[in-house]
Amino acid sequence: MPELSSLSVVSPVRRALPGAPFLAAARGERPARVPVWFMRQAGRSLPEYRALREGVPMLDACFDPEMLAEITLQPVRRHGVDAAVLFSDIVVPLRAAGVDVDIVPGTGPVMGRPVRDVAAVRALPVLEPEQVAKVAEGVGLLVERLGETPLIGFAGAPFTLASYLIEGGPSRNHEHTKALMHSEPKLWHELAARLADVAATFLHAQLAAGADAIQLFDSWAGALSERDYREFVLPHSARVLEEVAGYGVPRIHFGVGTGELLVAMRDAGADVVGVDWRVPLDEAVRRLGGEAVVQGNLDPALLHASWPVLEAEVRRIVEEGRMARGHIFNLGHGVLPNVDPDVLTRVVQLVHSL
Ligand SMILES: Cc1c2[nH]c(c1CCC(=O)O)Cc1[nH]c(c(CCC(=O)O)c1C)Cc1[nH]c(c(CCC(=O)O)c1C)Cc1[nH]c(c(C)c1CCC(=O)O)C2
Repeated sequence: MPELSSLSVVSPVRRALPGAPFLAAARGERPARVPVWFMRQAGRSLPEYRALREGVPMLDACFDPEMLAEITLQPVRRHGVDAAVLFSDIVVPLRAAGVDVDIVPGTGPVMGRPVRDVAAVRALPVLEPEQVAKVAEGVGLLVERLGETPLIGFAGAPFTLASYLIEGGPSRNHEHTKALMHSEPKLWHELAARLADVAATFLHAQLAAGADAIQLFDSWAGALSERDYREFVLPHSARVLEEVAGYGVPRIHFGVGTGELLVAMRDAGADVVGVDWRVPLDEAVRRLGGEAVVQGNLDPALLHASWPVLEAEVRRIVEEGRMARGHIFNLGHGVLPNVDPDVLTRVVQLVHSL
């Protein structure tokens, strides 16, 4: 196992991007306009994505530098968003390490077999940096092609990754995960620590190749109580965020249903806290003590509402975001596959006009 400390911070010739509103807002400055990007902006909402992916399995696309670069660029060209997010997936580093996982369209990650005992945990392979070299190569292509648009790299956080491994696939209640967490805490912490290593190694690869920011997705953390989050999850997510602090780039930490966890997720080491649609941004800022940089938080479902309804929501969110030290406009979760992409473009134009 490569000692994570051996993955020393390799500061590449990172693009300066002095005028990038996304980076300015992430640093808590007030750029001339509110920056906007969308989680899952690349994907099935775009006809050009569907055309390019025709007949190409998802995970094959994630290890093809030219393809992952092109898919990442598609929403930037189409919508004029203020940041690109690497087209990848949270299970990419697991697949790269040799874990038997696939992505089933319309379902998500499915494991060959669940990980529920000490033998399975200890059989998990270590991720070697060279196993994600193709992803790093894609990042390199993007850094050349993105011009002034920052690139956000990402990884899945230990809890969300652990849930897929332990449950064997997507789960509504994470019952096996929570049962193991509480019944076998030593085994839980061993698994979570291994997954923190995987996430950190994956982020190192993206940052060393030139990514300008990162987002740690703990999408399913909202299933936890604050007590359980702080005891079983925070230390491992904190280690991931600490591991990449040396690059000096903004670190965004996001989960769904995390209204009760916002302070804890910030305490894990986030520079920017992602907020889902359930907590108004001004209330999130209050809970975070008033001096926070926040990202969000339009309800993705409202992209299907009439324009007057959607326009009013966007205006409300931008207004609430003015209470924060910095605000990056986003959805409160990812773009849904059957959204009209022209609506996303119109939202970008509206946010930029406010
Ligand atoms: C929980 C999670 C996963 N993967 C990810 C998360 C955290 C983000 C979130 O919470 O939405 C990370 C992820 N995965 C993907 C993105 C988009 C990146 C980008 O916009 O460039 C992101 C940010 C590509 C993808 N990852 C996946 C798709 C759909 C696969 C396809 O296009 O056929 C995409 C575009 C597959 C996937 N992968 C996962 C799920 C639940 C699914 C099913 C999604 C669905 O089918 O609606 C696991």
